[in-house]
Amino acid sequence: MDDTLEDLFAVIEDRKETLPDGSYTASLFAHEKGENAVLEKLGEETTELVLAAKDDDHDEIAYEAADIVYHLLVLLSMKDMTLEDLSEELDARK
Ligand SMILES: N=c1c2ncn([C@@H]3O[C@H](COP(=O)(O)OP(=O)(O)OP(=O)(O)O)[C@@H](O)[C@H]3O)c2ncn1[C@@H]1O[C@H](COP(=O)(O)O)[C@@H](O)[C@H]1O
Repeated sequence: MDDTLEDLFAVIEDRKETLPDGSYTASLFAHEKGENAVLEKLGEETTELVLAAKDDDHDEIAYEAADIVYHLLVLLSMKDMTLEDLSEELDARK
């Protein structure tokens, strides 16, 4: 799981740097309202996750949770934060 998150975060950082055509991630960094789009997605997907959990729909829970994690990592990158910032906070709670 750690590798999956690290690999995904590395792709997100690369998209931020290179802004390739056709990349959804790059479009979030390139557009003036990209941050709003990410925040809106996080809100929508959280609601969808809650509904999936109420339905006990495990496939949908995994799908919505993955959407949230991806957009959360994009948000961290937008704020020039890293996965280490998240790890440090989680570790501090142990
Ligand atoms: N994990 C993701 C990822 N999750 C979601 N999305 C995009 O986020 C957008 C919104 O996702 P949603 O699930 O909300 O889309 P939706 O169809 O409206 O779904 P619902 O609202 O109904 O849940 C869609 O365009 C998705 O393609 C993602 N886009 C990219 N990634 C990762 O980022 C990598 C780089 O992608 P590009 O930047 O597009 O090259 C990919 O290889 C993936 O690993």
